[in-house]
Amino acid sequence: MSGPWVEKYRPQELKDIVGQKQIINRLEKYVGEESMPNLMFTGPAGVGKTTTALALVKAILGDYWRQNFLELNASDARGIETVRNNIKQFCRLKPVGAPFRIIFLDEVDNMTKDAQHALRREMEMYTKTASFILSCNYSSKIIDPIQSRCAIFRFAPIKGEDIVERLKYICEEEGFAYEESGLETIVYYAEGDMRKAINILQATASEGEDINESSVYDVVSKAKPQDISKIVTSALTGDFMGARDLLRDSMVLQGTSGEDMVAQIYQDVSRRVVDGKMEADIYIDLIEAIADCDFRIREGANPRIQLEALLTKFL
Ligand SMILES: Nc1ncnc2c1ncn2[C@@H]1O[C@H](COP(=O)(O)OP(=O)(O)OP(=O)(O)O)[C@@H](O)[C@H]1O
Repeated sequence: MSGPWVEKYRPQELKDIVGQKQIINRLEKYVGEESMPNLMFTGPAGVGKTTTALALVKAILGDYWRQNFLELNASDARGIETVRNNIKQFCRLKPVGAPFRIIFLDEVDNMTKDAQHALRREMEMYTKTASFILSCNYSSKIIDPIQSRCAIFRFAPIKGEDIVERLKYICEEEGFAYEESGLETIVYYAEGDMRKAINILQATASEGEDINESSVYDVVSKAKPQDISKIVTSALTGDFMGARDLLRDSMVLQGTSGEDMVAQIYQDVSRRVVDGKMEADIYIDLIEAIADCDFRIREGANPRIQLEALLTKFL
């Protein structure tokens, strides 16, 4: 099995990008006009921001895209000075065979505010010859003067049905048999992240197995949805010790991390409300407790203790 499938199956053209239809339609207009403003792509990981940027660059700069394109990781450990020097060197040269040059900066939300102000000055300096595409997970972490200089595109998590369709296509290309329930299981764990979905698919396939529920569980170090459901049901029905034992089994035997566990409990509880199996006022109380637990775990508190404390709130 050669190379990562996320690269092998990265769409090369805008039309092949899954979901994100409105964004692609807007971007295709820029291609038609052969010009574009500075752009900001925001949204969760693995939903196509980098892929879209690369496809757009190739479409708009044509055959000369390589000569006129610079890709930088803004949170690069080498710091803003290197980033600025790279931008300066690149922008000083005239565009070759294209009307302008494009700089793609990934993870801009990891830059300090000072670095963002420096970036803004670079953006102002080269407005005539270069356009920027900035990518970030949270636009709220970007200073206003940069936001106001960009057309903002908000990428959404990829819908389950679109992920399933893409995974089927890859299975067929690679010659792997799959069961629908196996693909649905991948969707559950991927949480709208296409990169994660394809990586789980490849990991499962590399075990030499067909893609089914159990082969997917074997490669994902997360709890099974049924086990989470049992934990929540036990806790809600007053069996705290039972819920605690199941929690321990899942974390110790399956290696589920605290962050994943709290996210899966959240998914389970949310599904119960949507399915009408939990009253809204109970949900409202629980969601506050889940949010507290999530925050504490992310801040470094002991996950087992926090999760057990969370289960007591279900009683
Ligand atoms: N919308 C999509 N359509 C098809 N494939 C996708 C899509 N989004 C992501 N992928 C797959 O996932 C891989 C990673 O996507 P990409 O690098 O574009 O994510 P990203 O949104 O830029 O994430 P990050 O915020 O982590 O940089 C791609 O190489 C591709 O295989």
